[in-house]
Amino acid sequence: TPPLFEPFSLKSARLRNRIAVPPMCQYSAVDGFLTDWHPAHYAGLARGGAGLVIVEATAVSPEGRITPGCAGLWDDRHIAGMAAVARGIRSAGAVPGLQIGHAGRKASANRPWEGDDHIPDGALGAWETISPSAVAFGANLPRVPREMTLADIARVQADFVAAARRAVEAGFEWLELHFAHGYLAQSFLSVHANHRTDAYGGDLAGRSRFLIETVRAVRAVWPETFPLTARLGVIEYDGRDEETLAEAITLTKSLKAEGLDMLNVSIGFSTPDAKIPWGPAFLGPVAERVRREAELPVASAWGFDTPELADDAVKNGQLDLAMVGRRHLADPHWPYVAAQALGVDRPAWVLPAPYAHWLERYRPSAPK
Ligand SMILES: Cc1cc2c(cc1C)N(C[C@H](O)[C@H](O)[C@H](O)COP(=O)(O)O)c1[nH]c(=O)[nH]c(=O)c1N2
Ligand SMILES: CC(=O)[C@H]1CCCN(Cc2ccccc2)C1
Repeated sequence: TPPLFEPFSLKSARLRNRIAVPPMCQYSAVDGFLTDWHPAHYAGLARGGAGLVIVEATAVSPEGRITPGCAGLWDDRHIAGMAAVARGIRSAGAVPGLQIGHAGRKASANRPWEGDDHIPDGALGAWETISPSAVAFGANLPRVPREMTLADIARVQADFVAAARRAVEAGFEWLELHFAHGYLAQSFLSVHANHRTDAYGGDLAGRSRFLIETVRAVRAVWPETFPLTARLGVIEYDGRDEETLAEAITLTKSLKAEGLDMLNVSIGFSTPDAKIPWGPAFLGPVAERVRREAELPVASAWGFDTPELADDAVKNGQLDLAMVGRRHLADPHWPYVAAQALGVDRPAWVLPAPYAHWLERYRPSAPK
């Protein structure tokens, strides 16, 4: 069996293979409430055969959304829609995961295909943005956020905990904290965004405090047997990669000590001046370094999107889980395509029986 199709266990989670669908915003929610779009989208992905499907970045508070179309779990009324999605993923044989986060200074923005920029300050539909310091991201997100008070910090951490409790009630079995991509948690870690001189800024310990405290608080309410993971930007491609990576690995060890079960290795996206070396599976070596030095299972994404690239990354010890995003948008049954390409025995049975039975029997050349 190709390594990509070996099962994977983490705490009580049993994944049928090493393929994960990473969280991908659908920008289709209303006031945080999911619509008919979401259950269809997620069940379709899960039926494709991935071992784990992680539901998109879900805001822990209204101002924590990136756009007005983002999902939320800041109100108990959000649970029902999320429960339907979790059931759809579980019934297709995949582990239902959820990512929760706060967009920080990248909040109050238009959808990517509607500008991908801040809704102008004071315009209808805009809201106040908050961040560790009153420092704007820049470029398409120029609004200067309000510097968070210690009360804001405590409230947002409580929001993470409340959202985690709701995720349990909704039936999720895997939780990922969004600590990457220039959002709030990443902003506490990044010197590009965090200029605080109090306990939540300054040296690495100060800039790590929010993240460590949040993992500790969420771990206390998230069931011990379910994986608690975080997606962390470990590199910014801003000319200081060695330092950033060393700090990220130190932080990862601290998060492991707080009970984190796995790290989803990603990019910081904290500054518009990054020179990102886009390319096939380009984060592989970075993920391998984190996996080896922090001694924690890792997942990663960004171009592991051919069967061979995903399989190789698992085979050569870079990743424990390969996250395949955009290819799944193009083909929700990507795992079936990968199974065929990698020579898995009876590849059709990566799909549910109603599909597999006929795909296995049907031979395009000789109709039966
Ligand atoms: C439409 C869309 C929406 C999102 C994303 C991407 C895309 C394309 N990505 C990043 C995503 O999880 C993944 O890391 C990237 O797409 C890179 O992987 P691929 O190269 O697409 O396999 C993303 N990442 C994340 O941590 N939370 C999210 O909600 C989203 N939303
Ligand atoms: C919420 C989140 O983490 C997402 C939102 C959409 C853009 N994502 C980042 C991204 C950049 C370039 C290509 C694909 C994705 C981050």
